[in-house]
Amino acid sequence: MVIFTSWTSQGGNTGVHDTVVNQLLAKMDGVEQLNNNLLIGMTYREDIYMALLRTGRLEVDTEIGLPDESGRVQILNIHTATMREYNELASDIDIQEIAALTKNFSGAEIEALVRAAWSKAMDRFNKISNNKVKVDPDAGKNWKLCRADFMHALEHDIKPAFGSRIGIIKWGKPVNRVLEAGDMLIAIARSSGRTPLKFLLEGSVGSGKTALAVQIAKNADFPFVKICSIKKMRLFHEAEKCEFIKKIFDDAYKSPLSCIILDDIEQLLDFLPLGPLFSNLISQTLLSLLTTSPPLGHKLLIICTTSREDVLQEMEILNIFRTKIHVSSITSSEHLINVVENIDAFTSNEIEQLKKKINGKSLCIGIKKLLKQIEMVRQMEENQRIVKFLSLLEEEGGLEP
Ligand SMILES: Nc1ncnc2c1ncn2[C@@H]1O[C@H](COP(=O)(O)OP(=O)(O)OP(=O)(O)O)[C@@H](O)[C@H]1O
Repeated sequence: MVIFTSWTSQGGNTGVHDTVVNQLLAKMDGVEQLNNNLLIGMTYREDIYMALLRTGRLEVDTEIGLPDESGRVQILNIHTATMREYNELASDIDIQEIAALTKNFSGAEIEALVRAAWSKAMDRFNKISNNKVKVDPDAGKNWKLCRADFMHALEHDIKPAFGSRIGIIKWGKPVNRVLEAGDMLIAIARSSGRTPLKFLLEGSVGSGKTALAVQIAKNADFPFVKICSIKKMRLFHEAEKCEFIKKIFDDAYKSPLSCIILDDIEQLLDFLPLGPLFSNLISQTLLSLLTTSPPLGHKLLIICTTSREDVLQEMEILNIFRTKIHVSSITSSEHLINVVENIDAFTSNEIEQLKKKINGKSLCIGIKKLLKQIEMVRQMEENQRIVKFLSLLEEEGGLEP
C-alpha cells in the first residue's frame, strides 16, 4: 500500500511540485503492470481532480468533509487529552460548548485553536516590570488553561477557512424576505414531483448572495449540498470545467434530496465584458443540466446567484428561472446600525456618534464591503474608529459626504 498525503504540496517556484506530480502520474499510467498495489492519494485541491481521476489512475473519489459537532468534541478531546491528564484544564472549560462554537472548523484548525489558547494561557507566566518582560515565578502555582483562553483564541487567532462563522446578520426586512422566499421554495422542492426546482438570487456585487444561498441551503437540511463556484475551477480548461460541473450534478442525482448552488453563474460561464465573450460549451452544458430532470424519486433544488442579470438575459439563460429573488444592498442608516450593533464592533458611545453622523444621509453599500470596513477599523484606537469608518464609507461611495 502506498499513501501520498498532500498530493499537491507546493515546491515554491522551484518546479519541484509539477515534476513530482507528473512523475507520479507517469508511474500510475506506466507500461509495466504493478499487481497487488493499493494507492491512496490525498489532496485539498479539487482543481487537480480531473488529471487524477482519469480511468486507470485513481478510481474512487471520496470527499472528507468538515467534522460535525460530535466529531469536533472528539477532536478537541484528543488535543486536550495530555492537559487533562496533568490536570491543566480549568473546570470552566466545556468541550461541548467549544465544539458548538467551532462550526466549519477543520481538524487542523481545531488543533491550531487549542495551541493558540495554550499560548494565550502561557502569557500568564510573563510579568512586565520596569518595561522588561520577566517570568513570573508565582504564575505556575495555579496555572491552568481556562475558558477565557479559548474565547480569546476564537475571537482573535483562528478563523475557519471554509464557510463563515459570522453567518447571516438579519439587518432588516430585505434579508428576512429572501430567507422566507427561500424556505417556501425548499418546501415546494420537497413536495413537488417536478424537479429540478431552480431559482435565481440576483443582486449587486457583495450584496451577500452567496451567504444567503448557503443559508437557504442550510435551512433546507438536505443530505447533499454542493457549491459550484469558479474558485475551484480557475485552472481548468473549458472541457474540464464542464466535466467538473457535470460531476457535481451526477453526485447530486445519487441522493434522494439534493441542493446545488451555482455561484456567480456568469463567472462559471467564463463571461468577459469585452466583446462580450462567454463559453458556449459551458453555457450549453449548464442549460442542459438546469433543464434535465433528476432520476425518478430524486429531488433537486438548484440555487443560482448572479450580479449580472443582463448577461444571463443575453445568453438566454434568464428565462429558465421562474423565480427570481432580489438581494438588496444596505440603503438606510437604520439597517447599517443594525449590522454594527449585531457584531458588537463599537461601544455604545461610538454607535450614538455614528447614528448622529449618518442619520438622513443617502447610503448604498453591500454587506460584504461593510463588514470588511468594520473589520479594518475595529483594530484601531477607540477615539479614531468612527472618524475612519465614516471616511471609508464616503470613499467607497457608500455614504454621501
Ligand atoms: N444578511 C446577510 N446577508 C448576506 N451576507 C451576510 C449577511 N450578514 C452577514 N453576511 C456576511 O457578508 C458576506 C457576504 O459575502 P458574499 O460572498 O455572500 O457576497 P456576494 O454578494 O456573493 O459577493 P460577490 O458579489 O463578490 O460574489 C459573508 O461573509 C456573510 O457571512
